[in-house]
Amino acid sequence: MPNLASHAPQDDETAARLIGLNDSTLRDGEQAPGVAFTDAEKLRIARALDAAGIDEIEAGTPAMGDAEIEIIGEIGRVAERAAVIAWGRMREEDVAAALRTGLGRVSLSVPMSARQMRAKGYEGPKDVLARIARIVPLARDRGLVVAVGGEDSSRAEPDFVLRVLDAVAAAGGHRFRFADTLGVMEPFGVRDVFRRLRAASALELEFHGHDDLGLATANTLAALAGGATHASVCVLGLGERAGNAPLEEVAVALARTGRHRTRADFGRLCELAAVVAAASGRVVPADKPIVGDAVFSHESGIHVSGLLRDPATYEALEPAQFGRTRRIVFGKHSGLAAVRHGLQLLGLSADAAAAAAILAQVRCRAEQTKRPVELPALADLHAALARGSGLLHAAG
Ligand SMILES: CC(=O)SCCNC(=O)CCNC(=O)[C@H](O)C(C)(C)COP(=O)(O)OP(=O)(O)OC[C@H]1O[C@@H](n2cnc3c(N)ncnc32)[C@H](O)[C@@H]1OP(=O)(O)O
Ligand SMILES: O=C(O)CCC(=O)C(=O)O
Repeated sequence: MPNLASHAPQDDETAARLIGLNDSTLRDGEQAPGVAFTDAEKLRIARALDAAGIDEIEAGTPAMGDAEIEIIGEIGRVAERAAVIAWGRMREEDVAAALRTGLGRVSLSVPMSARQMRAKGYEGPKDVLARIARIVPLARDRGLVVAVGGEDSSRAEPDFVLRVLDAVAAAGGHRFRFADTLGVMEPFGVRDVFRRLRAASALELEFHGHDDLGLATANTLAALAGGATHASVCVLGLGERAGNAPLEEVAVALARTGRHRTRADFGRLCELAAVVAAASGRVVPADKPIVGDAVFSHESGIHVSGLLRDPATYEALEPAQFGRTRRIVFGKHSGLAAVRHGLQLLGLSADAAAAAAILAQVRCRAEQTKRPVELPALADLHAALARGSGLLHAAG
């Protein structure tokens, strides 16, 4: 039965269009303050991305030197399905460094806003266009497939972005990445921009969103709704400052809202997140969508009562899809249905007065410890009450 959360395709959208995921955990993710992956960790992450069906791996910055060139090349050799891409500035020496990795693809970045042009020694918009016209063909002539990244596109003159698209196409580039480098856009604006870019160019269009305002996932979905073909993401949203659009959120939100689909294997997202969390030394928050420890756990009495009758009453995502299981936990907000369910799992039962007494104990304990009361503790409470009152008995 359709409802307000069901997607009705709009005129300019095709239902469930396949889009490409470009993962930058090994490039922008590693730029997060204090994060430094070892070679072994990079290979582990690359293999996990590849196994999870991620289309493209942005593997790093060859201009950083020999060690990076070596490991980026190695990532290219271990990836079985994903395309592996080197990142560089729009400079001849960065093209040369990318070539030394042995990879066939490179993404070359230019500043798009006047402010960034000034800070990076560009003479102005004409200089940006001239460098694209010179460097992209040079990289192409040396056998590379070339995408162009537009850094700080969100603060660029909109007409200039269109001129860059033309320049990229004329120079033989296959894709333009619109980067919201400072994470300052909002979804409606992003969708409008992408509609305009889509109408003006046949290039592949990618969105790279930062999460400074907590809008990276929403902005990425909006870019795709506006016509983007690719989404730049990082596992757990790792990246500069507040990070990037989280891969797992984008992939699952696209599937759940029904507008687009990806090749991501949902059953592998948690393992991928665990690999990246361990390598980055970052703790995954319990309430992190999809992969957080608590996101398939339920405590509130009203929720648990509903869930026990029909899981879909309070569950948007089926935990088994992600290799997870639903957990009912007991705590300050539990109700009688949860207590009865817990006792049943333990092979115990209680009459109404006993269940209410156990519930009171559960609430009290949760308040004191500020932690959920685990299932075995219900058995202890049941036993204690049985000793005191004789109200309880084993379930028949
Ligand atoms: C928004 C982003 O994520 S951008 C990507 C950020 N990633 C990184 O910085 C990767 C790690 N970086 C590094 O290892 C180093 O910065 C290197 C190897 C790339 C360059 O190192 P250095 O030569 O020491 O330069 P430094 O880091 O001091 O400054 C950056 C230089 O790149 C230039 N630059 C920055 N962006 C661009 C660009 N898109 N096109 C051309 N040049 C650029 C700057 O103007 C500056 O040039 P300068 O040295 O002539 O002043
Ligand atoms: O130019 C690009 O490829 C994007 C660089 C980037 O990470 C950003 O702008 O946030």
